[in-house]
Amino acid sequence: QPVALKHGAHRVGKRTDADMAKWRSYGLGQFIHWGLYSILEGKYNGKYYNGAAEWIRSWKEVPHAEYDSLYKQFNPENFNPTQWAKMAKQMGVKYVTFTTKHHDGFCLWPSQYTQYTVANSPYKKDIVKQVVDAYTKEGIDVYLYFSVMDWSHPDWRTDLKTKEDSVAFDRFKLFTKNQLTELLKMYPQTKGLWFDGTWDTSWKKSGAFSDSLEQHLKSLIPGLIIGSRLRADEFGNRHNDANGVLMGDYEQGWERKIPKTYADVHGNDWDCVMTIPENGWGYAEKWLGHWKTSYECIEMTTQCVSLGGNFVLNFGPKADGTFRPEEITVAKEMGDWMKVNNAAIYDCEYANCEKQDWGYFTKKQNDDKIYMVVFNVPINGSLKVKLPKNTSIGKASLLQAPSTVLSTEQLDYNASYIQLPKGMKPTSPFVIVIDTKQQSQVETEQK
Ligand SMILES: C[C@@H]1N[C@@H](c2cn(-c3ccccc3)nn2)[C@H](O)[C@@H]1O
Repeated sequence: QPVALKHGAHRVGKRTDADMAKWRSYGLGQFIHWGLYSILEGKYNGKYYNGAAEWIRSWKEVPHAEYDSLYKQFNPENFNPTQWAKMAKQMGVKYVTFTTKHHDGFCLWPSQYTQYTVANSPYKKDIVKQVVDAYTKEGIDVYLYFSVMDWSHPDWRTDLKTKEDSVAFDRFKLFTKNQLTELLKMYPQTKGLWFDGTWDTSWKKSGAFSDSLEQHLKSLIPGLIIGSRLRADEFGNRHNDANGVLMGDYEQGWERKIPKTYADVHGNDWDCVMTIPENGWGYAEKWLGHWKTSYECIEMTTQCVSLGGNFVLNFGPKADGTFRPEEITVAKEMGDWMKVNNAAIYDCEYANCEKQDWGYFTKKQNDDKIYMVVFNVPINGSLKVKLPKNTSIGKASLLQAPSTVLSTEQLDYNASYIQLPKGMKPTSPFVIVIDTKQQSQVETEQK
């Protein structure tokens, strides 16, 4: 029996408008985390912080007053937003999500609601505007990351235990609404907002406010895209309301993890946001754990698109605005691959097939074309391909060499063998395009 909700989901199922269709077509995005934490580089007084570098203010070794005065040193002389946008263009990303304000509360735009902004740093200039303009000029859509949790604000509360807490948090909610309103008015090219820092009890108790805030923001920019991290319903449920319906235009639950099967995404639109190191979004001199290679990032991109989502890879520029060599390499190598194979990523969706030994299926939206993105070739050089029910392979060819038709043999009612050309020794992931035939066609031919 559904629960009557005033501040739960206002829509069941995916958005069907053109703005959301554009979001759904992206496939690959870039996240950028840049701020005062980039100055400390994940270390303090010669000791290395073993958490995410952008969380270093929460490390007991770092006095808050000292962290909060870092803005007096923020002066990225080498910041070149055009270079950032061109690197992103070459990488093949269709959208960027940029940190306007992270948990520390420092604003990379000249907010009129606080002094704790780039306007009062030696750099002075509006960084958000430069990023929005440069990426928009390159044809890359801009989304703004905004942390509700703000460690620098005296009225921030993690819970509302006393009357005083509630009075302070009411001021904080107004401050939040004012900052978001000014962001959308100052940067009207913004296509969406990526919220973070909304897991605390204070926000879970503010479901009605989060609902009215979302509606207010969407009234400023019709079509604005906001994920499931913003809202809570009136019972404190986040992401899914008390009836299990997603609140928001897409699911934002996949942070540094990827769904295994299509069932895991519950028919929602969704994004996966990912770090190149094992963890850590802001610049760190020493990256934590394993650093993903470009092929791993290409595989993650393909995995997300094959399950109907977008893959958003994070870059953490240094305090001076330059990128570290490892990130430049990943962007370049992913871009080289995307240049040849992007047909299997852009405007693609779930092909009604799960991952197989050789790799992933993607399907072109509004078209029957199916792509097989191959990461593992068996020693015998032939791929066993299980197809959706009543579907068989009409023709299989190489995306990068369409005249190379691959021989296919029916294996059983809905599986085939695809034989790779004898001399083919792939050294990087490649794409096979298959034109499918529906079973009814096949039966007719057999008669
Ligand atoms: C997109 C990423 N989200 C931020 C984050 C994640 N978390 C977090 C909080 C509680 C449990 C696990 C992770 N805290 N902050 C990271 O700092 C980065 O901005």
